[in-house]
Amino acid sequence: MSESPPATKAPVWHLYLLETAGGALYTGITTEVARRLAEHRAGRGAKALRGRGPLRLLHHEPVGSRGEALRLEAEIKRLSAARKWAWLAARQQAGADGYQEGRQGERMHPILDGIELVAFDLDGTLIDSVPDLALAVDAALADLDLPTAGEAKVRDWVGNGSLTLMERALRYALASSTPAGEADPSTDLRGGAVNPSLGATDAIPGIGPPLRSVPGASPVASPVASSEASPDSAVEIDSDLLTLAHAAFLAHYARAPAARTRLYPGVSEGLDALRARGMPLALITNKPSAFIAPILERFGLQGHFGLCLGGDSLPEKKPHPAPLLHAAAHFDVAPAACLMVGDSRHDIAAGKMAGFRTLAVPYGYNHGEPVRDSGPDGVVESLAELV
Ligand SMILES: O=C(O)COP(=O)(O)O
Ligand SMILES: [Mg+2]
Repeated sequence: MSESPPATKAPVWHLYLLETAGGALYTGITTEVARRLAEHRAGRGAKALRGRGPLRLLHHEPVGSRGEALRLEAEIKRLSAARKWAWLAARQQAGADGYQEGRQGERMHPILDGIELVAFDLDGTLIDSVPDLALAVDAALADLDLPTAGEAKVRDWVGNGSLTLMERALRYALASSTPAGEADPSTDLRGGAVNPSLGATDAIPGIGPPLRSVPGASPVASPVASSEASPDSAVEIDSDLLTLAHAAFLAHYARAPAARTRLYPGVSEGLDALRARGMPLALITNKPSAFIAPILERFGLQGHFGLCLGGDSLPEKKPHPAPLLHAAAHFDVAPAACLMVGDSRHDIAAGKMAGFRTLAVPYGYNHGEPVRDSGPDGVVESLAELV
């Protein structure tokens, strides 16, 4: 595994064929099928395709150098429409190598048979982000003069987005610092509890400074609604306190979202190989979307995903199927031809509800439970096994 951006190598050019709404065929070449398709769909690609959508991706396959791809493209463009359809049918019938096989003819993992879009979870699947998450959680707790939690605990709290993460952290910290119901109600969080150095959070657009004061916030007050599993559901959290703690977490995390985060072994290999075969890739995480780009950039992965969705991108997040269905529609791929890859029961549940095939990795975070218990369609120890 390499953590640094991959060394520059000659890009692989792909040939692709699209069908317009009117049934016309369009042949093109690109180094990134998903990106080019998105450009055509957004009207930023070929003029000939503007206003001719919805566009359907019929076929794509890796060819090789730009020269080789140009030659094959020219050959196909010379064919009549009927001959193009015949070429396509023959190509697909024969296995055509296409994206299901590498250029050397090696097969990909059988879980990918018939798959046209792969969606990846981020935390616990591509990256081990707990060291940085735990630092930010603990810094936010310390700002509130609460006991810190440490990596081992935070590991079991990740997976439902940052607000639930902080809610679990507060519940733990309040339970360990004060017996439930006996906190001093006069505790005033509007004083010096929040670290005054917080505030310089322009590093990540969309993440503001933490709230310095929340009227009426106190460690134990009115309950906040939460149905999610919690380490100690007996401790109730005031919603203003949660808002304050969450803002502090975001500010701390924004300063260093990937300083101690690592890619898991096999991630670069798996993603590079899928991309080299022209497979469209999506990223669907419950993490706030503002953190996605800086983290992907840190690992040189920003070009891999044709679509990235965070926990705040849509009204619903995993385990709701909405982000997955949104990705399938974005790429114009039927859910049954999509694969969701993740480390937690939320990924598998969302995948099943969306009608995706599901693949689990056992090395991530799943609230301390084996992800196999969620009944994924497959499990791989490393994403390098995909190819
Ligand atoms: O922020 C989280 O809860 C983690 O999100 P993810 O596992 O969906 O990437
Ligand atoms: Mg995850």
